[in-house]
Amino acid sequence: MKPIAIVTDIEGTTSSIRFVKDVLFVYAERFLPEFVRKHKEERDVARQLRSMSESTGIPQKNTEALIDQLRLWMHEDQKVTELKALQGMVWERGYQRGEYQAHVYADVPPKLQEWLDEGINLYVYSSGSEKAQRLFFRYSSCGDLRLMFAGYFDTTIGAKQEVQSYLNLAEQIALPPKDILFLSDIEGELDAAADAGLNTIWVVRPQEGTVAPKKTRHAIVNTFSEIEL
Ligand SMILES: CSCCC(=O)C(=O)COP(=O)(O)O
Ligand SMILES: [Mg+2]
Repeated sequence: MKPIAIVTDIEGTTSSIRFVKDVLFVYAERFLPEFVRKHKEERDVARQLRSMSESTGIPQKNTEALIDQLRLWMHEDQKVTELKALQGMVWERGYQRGEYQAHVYADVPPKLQEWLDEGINLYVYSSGSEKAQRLFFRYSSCGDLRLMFAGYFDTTIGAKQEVQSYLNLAEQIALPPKDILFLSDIEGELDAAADAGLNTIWVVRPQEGTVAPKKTRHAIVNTFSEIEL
């Protein structure tokens, strides 16, 4: 049965892991410390630092300790909501200055358009913040794709390997889980989505050096072009 909505992951699914790790994460590591020092009193930054302070116990006034914590999370690629929100703010400057464009695999936009033409609603669910996701698709190597998506979900609905996050997502888009198809490159995310009742497809891109597993409960494709609904 055709899904009413399709939800896609970004890193490793619509886009290369290398771009995220070698360009975006490197840029954030370089500029996030000075960004936090400079903007720590501004509302959006202060809100993230307050939230970080509450969850870690680091006093909000101790900016350098908060920065060290952010550095550690970046080093460990932790998908912490406050880090992801701050990274999104830092990446904005790089996109606006044309320092990089977000990578999107060429097979993605035509398939998204085909699904839209069939009346399917498209959404993104990524560990990157909602702002980071919108920037990503605005400044993409395939042009401005922002309007293809009806909504963007980040870890404020829950972590991507937790079943409850997919139930929250389904509730927010007001659809039963069985009417939603979720695309990702990470088995743990697909398992959580399937346990919540969503349909799943594992996008295993050979360019990422990932090998398709022999046994899995998920359908597997190498590109979006291969997806038949
Ligand atoms: C929105 S671009 C940056 C993506 C990101 O920060 C990340 O951690 C990757 O997460 P995903 O859930 O897209 O694999
Ligand atoms: Mg991914």
